[in-house]
Amino acid sequence: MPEPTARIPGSKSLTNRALLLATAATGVSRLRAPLVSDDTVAFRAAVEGLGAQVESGPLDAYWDVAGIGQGPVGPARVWCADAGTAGRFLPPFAATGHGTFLLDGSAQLRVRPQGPLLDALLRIGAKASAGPGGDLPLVIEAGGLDGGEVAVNSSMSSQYLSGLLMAAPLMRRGLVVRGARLVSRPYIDMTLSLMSRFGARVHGRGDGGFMAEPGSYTATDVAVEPDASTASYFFAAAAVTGQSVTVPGLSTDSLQGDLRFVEVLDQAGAHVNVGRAATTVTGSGELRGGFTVDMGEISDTFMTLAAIAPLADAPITIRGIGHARLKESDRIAAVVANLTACGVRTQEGADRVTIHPGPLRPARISCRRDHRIAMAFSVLGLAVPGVMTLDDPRCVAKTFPGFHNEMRRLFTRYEVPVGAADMTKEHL
Ligand SMILES: O=C(O)C1=C[C@@H](OP(=O)(O)O)[C@@H](O)[C@H](O)C1
Ligand SMILES: C=C(OP(=O)(O)O)C(=O)O
Repeated sequence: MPEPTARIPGSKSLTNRALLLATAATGVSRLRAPLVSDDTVAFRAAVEGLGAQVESGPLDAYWDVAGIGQGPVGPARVWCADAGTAGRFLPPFAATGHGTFLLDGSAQLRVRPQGPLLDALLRIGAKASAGPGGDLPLVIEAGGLDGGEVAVNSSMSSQYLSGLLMAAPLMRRGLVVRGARLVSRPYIDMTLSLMSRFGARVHGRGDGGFMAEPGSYTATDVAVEPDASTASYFFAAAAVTGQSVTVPGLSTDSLQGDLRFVEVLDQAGAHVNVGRAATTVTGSGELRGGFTVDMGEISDTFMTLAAIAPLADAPITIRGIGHARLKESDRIAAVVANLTACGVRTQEGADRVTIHPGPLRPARISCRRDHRIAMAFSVLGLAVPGVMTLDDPRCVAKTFPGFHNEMRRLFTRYEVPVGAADMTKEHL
């Protein structure tokens, strides 16, 4: 019996928030067990370019971040790579500084919407110009921000509101900000919690908005939890294989909404225990379907459920996930296309998908450079060996470069889903 404790790397969302807040803070913050992956390495390089000094402990056990204690001083070019968190958190921070900032990202990030963030920044006095649609690349001529009161359309992403909130204490008058039609709410709670840890004074208001007082951030230590979205693949793998997987460090105190994915697995018949120190999922080997679930607040995990849904005993409908079309890929379309290629019947709506059970036929999964499509379908590949291969197994590096190795370590029958032709290219 393989050792059932999964080694899940740190949370991307916690690592990148802590990097930003530590950069804005006075003093040296220690980030313990940060995630080391494409998104966080890019974010780290970006804050170093904005003046933070970051030193790694042995084996990246921690990162020490010496902050600048204020908004950044330009000129600086900020490369956001593929990271939505960088593209949405760094512009408001840059706008609180002084000088010229050019923010840009990969072709994949450039097509992701930024317009609502730019609109809100302009309304609180930022001088900024952007590419078509208000998207990246973005040039900011920063001269500090007064702040005041603003609403940001948050129906496409919560990241605009998180970015504005984290920059708010550095604004001369602070900020009263409301996220209109907010999706992904748990990420806002994570933002507020980390801001408080770095000494900000931020309060919820009765009208659903937030008030951040002007002030400064103070360095602190942050222990980064394992990434709950990443853990979802291992929990789902437990559910479909009948094995047990424990993730230490994901507990009832978690700041990550995506841990609620285990409640969905519970609904599908797995045994779930979220404890004070760890979370364990034990599968029955069978998946119960016949339910509809709203995954709008935990949409990074909807593909994990969608990919294993064909193995259930009845259809599963996932709704509330329209904004998942605006991520690394159009994730509803990607799930439908790949399940269809596997011979699975689906029904697609603007913000929902229904997946019917049925036999699978061999297919090559088109990952669309989306780490979560690759990881979700790898779980299906584990449950039904030999059926599918991935066209881009390495794209998992956005959040978990060691994903396939960890799957192989925990599940002896896991075969890295690479076609024979790709093996010769040493794909992994
Ligand atoms: O704030 C964050 O760290 C994140 C918010 C979510 O995005 P949306 O708010 O765009 O749904 C999530 O999908 C992303 O992976 C990380
Ligand atoms: C949507 C995601 O990433 P981001 O928006 O941070 O690029 C994700 O990791 O699934």
